[in-house]
Amino acid sequence: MTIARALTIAGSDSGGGAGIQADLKTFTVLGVYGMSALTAITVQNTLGVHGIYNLPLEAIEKQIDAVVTDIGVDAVKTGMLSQVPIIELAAAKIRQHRIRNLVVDPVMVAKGGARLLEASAQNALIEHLLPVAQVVTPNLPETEVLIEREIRTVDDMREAAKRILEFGPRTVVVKGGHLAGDAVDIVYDGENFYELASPRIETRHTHGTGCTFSAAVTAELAKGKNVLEAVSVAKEFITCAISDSLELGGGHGPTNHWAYGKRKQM
Ligand SMILES: Nc1ncnc2c1ncn2[C@@H]1O[C@H](COP(=O)(O)OP(=O)(O)O)[C@@H](O)[C@H]1O
Ligand SMILES: Cc1ncc(COP(=O)(O)OP(=O)(O)O)c(N)n1
Repeated sequence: MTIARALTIAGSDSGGGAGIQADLKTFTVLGVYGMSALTAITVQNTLGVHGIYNLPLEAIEKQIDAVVTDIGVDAVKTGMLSQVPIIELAAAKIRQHRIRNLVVDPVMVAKGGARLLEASAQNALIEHLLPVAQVVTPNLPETEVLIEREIRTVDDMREAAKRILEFGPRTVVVKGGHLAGDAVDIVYDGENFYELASPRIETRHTHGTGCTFSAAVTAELAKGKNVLEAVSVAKEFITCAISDSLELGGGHGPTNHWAYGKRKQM
């Protein structure tokens, strides 16, 4: 039996809704063997981010090398890479290990407002990581930082996707979770635009939606799906996860990573 393998290079969310924890749960539900290279430990719950501890570069590098050279990877995603040297290291490792299936979630600020990427590191994402990405999945605030322009409409999202593609990724998914109305994501592969749309679900439990979406894309690429198939499954996965809310914690709770699997069994 062939086992699809995926690696997440990201931060830990002690609350379990975002970061490494969301990625590994998503990989598992989608039938993919998950591995992790931790970049930082965050002290986090549904009320917010209460502490950030970056890990030494050596520890990050050794985790990546250990799993890639022994177990192997079919796809990789990056999440929270909070400083320039961590971004440079991740990009160098992607090049060294010749990883083509790379999904970059350009994590910058958590929904509660805490910075997970130092402002001085934003350009490093553009310079080092986007050129080696198969797919990049910015939300609207991240998109605005990347193109230095405000986004108000779905047409603005399309224009933004075109500009981000010029930084080097092969496909751009501009996520519309922060726009009013239906949750519309725009996919652009340099030739065609595609829309992934779902009705907006009224809930405050959306912690970790971006991590979960990009992890689902990664899992499907690891299984050999093409990018369009992968983002379509990811959209279905996150829509199930948001709509079947767990109601945990006193603040912005996590999504339900089991929901997609349960729906598929019915
Ligand atoms: N309230 C919602 N209802 C339905 N889908 C949503 C909702 N919020 C976010 N999404 C979807 O979740 C995914 C993550 O989007 P977004 O929230 O923009 O990312 P992030 O968590 O990085 O800010 C996208 O597919 C988006 O359309
Ligand atoms: C450790 C860690 N990584 C990433 C995030 C951001 O996750 P995201 O999916 O964008 O969801 P919100 O935090 O914005 O709800 C995080 N919080 N922690």
